[in-house]
Parts: sequence; C-alpha cells; structure tokens
Amino acid sequence: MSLDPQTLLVVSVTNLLALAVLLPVIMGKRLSPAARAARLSLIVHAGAWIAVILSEQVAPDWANRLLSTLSMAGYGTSHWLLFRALSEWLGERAGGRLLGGLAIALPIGYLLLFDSYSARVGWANLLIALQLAILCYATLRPRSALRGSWRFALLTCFATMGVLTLARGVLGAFYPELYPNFAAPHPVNVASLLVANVAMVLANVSLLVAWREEAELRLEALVLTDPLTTLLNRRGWEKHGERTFALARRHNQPLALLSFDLDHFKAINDQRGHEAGDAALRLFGKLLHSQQRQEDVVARIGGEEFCALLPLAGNAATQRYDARLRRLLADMAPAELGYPLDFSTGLACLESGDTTLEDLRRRSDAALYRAKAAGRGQLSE
Ligand SMILES: Nc1nc2c(ncn2[C@@H]2O[C@H](COP(=O)(O)OP(=O)(O)OP(=O)(O)O)[C@@H](O)[C@H]2O)c(=O)[nH]1
Repeated sequence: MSLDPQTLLVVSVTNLLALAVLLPVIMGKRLSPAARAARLSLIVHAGAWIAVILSEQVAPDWANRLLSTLSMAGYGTSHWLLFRALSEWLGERAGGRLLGGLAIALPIGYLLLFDSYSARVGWANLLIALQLAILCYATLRPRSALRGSWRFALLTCFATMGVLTLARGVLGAFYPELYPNFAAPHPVNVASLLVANVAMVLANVSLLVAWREEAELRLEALVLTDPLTTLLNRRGWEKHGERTFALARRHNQPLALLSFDLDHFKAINDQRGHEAGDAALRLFGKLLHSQQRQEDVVARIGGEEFCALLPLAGNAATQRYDARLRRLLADMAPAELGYPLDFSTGLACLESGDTTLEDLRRRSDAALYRAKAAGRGQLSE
C-alpha cells in the first residue's frame, strides 16, 4: 500500500468541505457565540485548504501569491476563532492576544517572504505550530465548569498537528529539496496529511460534544433558577445550600440562614394586580442579588419567601446585612414601585444540633413566624 500526498490532500479537503456544508445545516441557526465561532472556524479552515489547492493549479505568479497568502490568513484566522470558542466554553484563556497577533503576522510575513521558498514555508509552519501550542494550553488551563473529555481529544489533535507542522516547517526551511511543495511525498508530509485527516474529524466531533455539554449546563442552570428573579429556585437552593451547609459543618465554621417574607404581599396583588406583585418580587430579587457575595446561596423558595445562606457570617454581621437590605428597600421601593415595601426576617445561626440544612431552616422559619407575630418589618432570632 502506498499513501500519496495528492490523494490524501483531496480526501482531507473533501472531508472538510462535507463538514463545512453539513455542520451549519445540522447545528441550525440558534447557536451560542462559542458554537458559532467553532463552526465559522471550520468553514474558514475549509476555505484555506481550497486556496492552497488552487494556488498549486494556477499559472500566473500573482494569483499563486494571492491564493497562498489567503490560505495562510485562513489558517491563522480559523485557529483564532477556535481560541474564541474555547474562551467562551471554558472561560478566560491565556494567550489570546499572542494568537491573534500570530494570525495577522502569518499572511503578512508569508507575502513579504514569498520569493524565498525556505523562508516562507519555515515562517508559516513555525507560526501555525505556535498557534497550535497556544491552543493546546488553552484546552487545559485554567480548569473550568465544562469538564468533558472532549478537551483531551482536542488537545491530542492540536498537539500532534503542532509537532508535525513544526517538522514540516523545519523540512521546508532547511531541506527544501526534500519538501519542494505541499504535495511532496516525504514521510513527514504524508504523516501530516494523514494526521490532519484524522484530527479534523476528531476535532469536529470534540467540538460537537462541547456544544452538547454547553447546552446541558445551560439546561441545568435553567432548572435550578427562578425565572422571575433569576435567583436560585427551591431545587437550586437544595443543591447549593446543602453543599454549603455540609462544608460549614465539616470545618466547624459559622453559617447564618436568613428567611425573608415580604409583608402584606397578598394586599399588593389584590389591590394593584398580579403584575405589580411580580414587580415587587423582582425588585426584592434584584436587591438580594446586589448584596450577594460569591459564596452566598440566595434563593426564592416559593411565592414571596426568600432565603439567604451566608457562610462565615456571625450573628452581628448577619444583622447588619439585614439592616442594609431594609434600608435599601426603603429607598428603592417608593422610587421603583411607587409605594413602600417591607419584609420580615427570621435568623438562625448554625448550632451543633443542626444536622441538616432543613434543621437550620426550621429554626429560621420559626424566627420568621415570631417576626410576623411581633408586627412585621423586623428581624427575629
Ligand atoms: N404576583 C405574584 N404573586 C405571588 C406569586 N407567588 C405567590 N404569590 C402570592 O403571594 C401571596 C402570599 O400571601 P400571604 O401568604 O397571605 O402573605 P402576605 O399577604 O404577605 O401576608 P404576611 O406574610 O402575613 O405579611 C398570595 O396572594 C399568592 O398568590 C408570584 O409569583 N407572583
């Protein structure tokens, strides 16, 4: 069996074109920015390969220069788009500016060095290999919420392609007689084209899996979120609250639970309508959001009942937190709703007898009941 580069090249481009045409159809129009960037990267990559093949076929020198420079711009841009997709999926990544700079320098340097085959091939492959190295690092660090094994498949693609691209650059720069053109039958070139084929399929499968994982996470967030206030709902409260509770108990750390209930809320609904009731709930939710620290668990448990679980907060700090909320609501409600709004609070701090979050909640609910009985608009312990 012999593998000739020309055939491998045609197979690669056919595969890439099929994916570039099929993926937009399969993925549809409503895409996240990450999925859109990944898909565009594939299309630009396909364009770059076509430009390379055409550049080998055209006779005029200017057309050859133009097409091969365009293909370099395409490779650089498609890697930059992949980086954008990874940054969206995995969070802020290092090296974006450098990778973008390489995407710009790649075609410019290639055009300037065009008259020297060794220089332009060395330059282009070195810069592409650098881009792939940055992409390798971006799939791994820092860790992120998306934890799928697709990242390791992608890393394998970037790493193998990076090494082979570098090897091709060394051949072109220092041994041009062994690698006189893109379809040269040198083993490194044959291996590069073969791996490019596999990597292309593997990378695209990985990106599709990333897209699915993103959708799963979004769905999970929706299931745990109250749509009116965008705070956690009861399910979210149980999931995050129980974890925070277990952590505080294990490390014997302070933990405070505040149960809030808007006062005379039924009267707002009855006298001003359900829409006005919703606006009041939204305002209180906004207020809780504005005071939330990263480690706090804040939720709308149901109707006009809210809970805030504050790790490392002692009794005095929690009372100050409640007073601050009360002051802010007193200022904001007349301005934003057109009438005053108040709430009652029950406070319970973690004690050794609390073995579950529900134990703590029962005590804060009892305290809330006392606050209501004592005339509302106040905090009880
Ligand atoms: N607008 C609106 N109203 C809701 C929502 N969920 C529950 N409610 C209403 O909230 C009201 C709660 O009434 P009550 O439990 O009597 O409480 P309250 O009037 O605040 O009385 P106190 O708590 O004793 O001050 C009911 O009328 C519910 O219909 C919601 O999502 N939107």
